[in-house]
Amino acid sequence: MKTVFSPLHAGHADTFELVAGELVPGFEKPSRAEFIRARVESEKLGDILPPQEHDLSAARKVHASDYIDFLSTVWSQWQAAGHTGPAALPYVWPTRGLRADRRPRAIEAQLGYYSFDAGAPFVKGTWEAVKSSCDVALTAAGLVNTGERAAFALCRPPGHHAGSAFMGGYCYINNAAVAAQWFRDHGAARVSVLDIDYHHGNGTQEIFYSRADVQVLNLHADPMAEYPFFLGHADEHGSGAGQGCNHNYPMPAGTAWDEWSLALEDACAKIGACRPDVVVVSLGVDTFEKDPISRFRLKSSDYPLIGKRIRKLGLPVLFVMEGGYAVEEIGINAVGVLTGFEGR
Ligand SMILES: NCCCNCCCCCS
Ligand SMILES: [Zn+2]
Repeated sequence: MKTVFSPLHAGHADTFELVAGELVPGFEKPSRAEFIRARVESEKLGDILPPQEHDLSAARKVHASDYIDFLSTVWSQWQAAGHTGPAALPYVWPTRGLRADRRPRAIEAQLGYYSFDAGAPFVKGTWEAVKSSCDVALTAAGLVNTGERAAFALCRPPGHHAGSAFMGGYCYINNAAVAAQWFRDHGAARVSVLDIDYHHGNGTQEIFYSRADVQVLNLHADPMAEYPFFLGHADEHGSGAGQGCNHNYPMPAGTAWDEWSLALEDACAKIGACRPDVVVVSLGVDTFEKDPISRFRLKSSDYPLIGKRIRKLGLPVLFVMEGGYAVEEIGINAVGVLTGFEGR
């Protein structure tokens, strides 16, 4: 299986995040991608290719154009406002009862206008990393579309928490959603997005919620008790033409393979029934028992079984890297899904 990877991810570094009221070093760090790349090499998964550069037209198909423009100008606006701090972070949001129909000029306000949490910090190299991550996903999608059975988009930063016009949870452009739309624009009549990250892919759900041509299935921690909290319940089936095309499998803290794999089985049955032309897998491995910010209990030996089950779908697959914060084991677990898919 070929991997697409860009070293430009490394510019998105030295971030920090608010955890329990204090600023701590960001969990979504460059070493994540480096450990995965090293494992791709040591496991001899296949060639590692650089991304082809794309313009932002594919991203603008699933994200609001003003949001993409915002992302590309945050750092310059932040500096123009006289801020010299290491990162731009939102601290004010248009929550219920306030007005979001008018977008303030101040960059501090726009950071909140275009985010759902303070979990998407901007540093000098963020935009370049975000753009390259999207190019990685599009390049890998192109490999699948020209005959590869599967390909691995080693994306960083991740994307599944990014909605049509919001960032958050370490995500800025929704790489998996951009790839799904790209497949739709390049011959696929239907696409299924299977998100196996520990956290609900709220951004991906929001983007496709009213659409019948992209089925979205999420296996994740119950939002009544876990981030991102405000989307991801089992009664969210889609709206309008998309009714019946969105499936959520919220699960409790402590979930292990026995229960988790039942949800995977049901999701795979629903994908089979949908008969998509291609499957995009949002590959998060923060379901791992040693993940520092998550509370499922999958073991490293479970990840190849995930790949094996996805292979049984008998469909072309694009794997798009999402979360996973146990850095020492992230490569073993993420590449485990891929070698399992290959039947190794
Ligand atoms: N105390 C938990 C804070 C969660 N912060 C964001 C997590 C984003 C996961 C992306 S896969
Ligand atoms: Zn996650």
